[in-house]
Amino acid sequence: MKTFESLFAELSERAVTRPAGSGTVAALDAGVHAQGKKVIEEAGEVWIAAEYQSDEELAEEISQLLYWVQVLMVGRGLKLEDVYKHL
Ligand SMILES: N=c1c2ncn([C@@H]3O[C@H](COP(=O)(O)OP(=O)(O)OP(=O)(O)O)[C@@H](O)[C@H]3O)c2ncn1[C@@H]1O[C@H](COP(=O)(O)O)[C@@H](O)[C@H]1O
Repeated sequence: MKTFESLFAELSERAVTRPAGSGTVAALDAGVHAQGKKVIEEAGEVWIAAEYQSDEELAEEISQLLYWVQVLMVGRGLKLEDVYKHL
């Protein structure tokens, strides 16, 4: 099963190798403004799911929020350790 760390490694690799058809490459190229909007959008969907939807739907929305936070991190050049040191 994919983990937060393994997804981050995968996205970091996409940023370097830039494979054709990668949504992550497109998201990185779209820039921080577009990435930030997705973070807000997915955070809102997490909130709505937590209020009104099933555990499975909530888990899926959370996974998408984690993905977009990671895209933002990779775009800004942050490493996991940069965040973990604040936990
Ligand atoms: N985990 C994810 C992931 N979570 C979310 N997303 C993206 O975030 C979007 C979620 O947005 P929405 O909820 O609005 O769903 P949507 O309506 O289908 O999307 P939009 O119309 O809003 O773009 C999805 O459509 C995906 O584009 C993800 N895209 C990729 N991954 C993983 O990232 C890795 C690299 O992916 P690629 O770069 O595409 O190869 C792979 O392991 C993928 O499984």
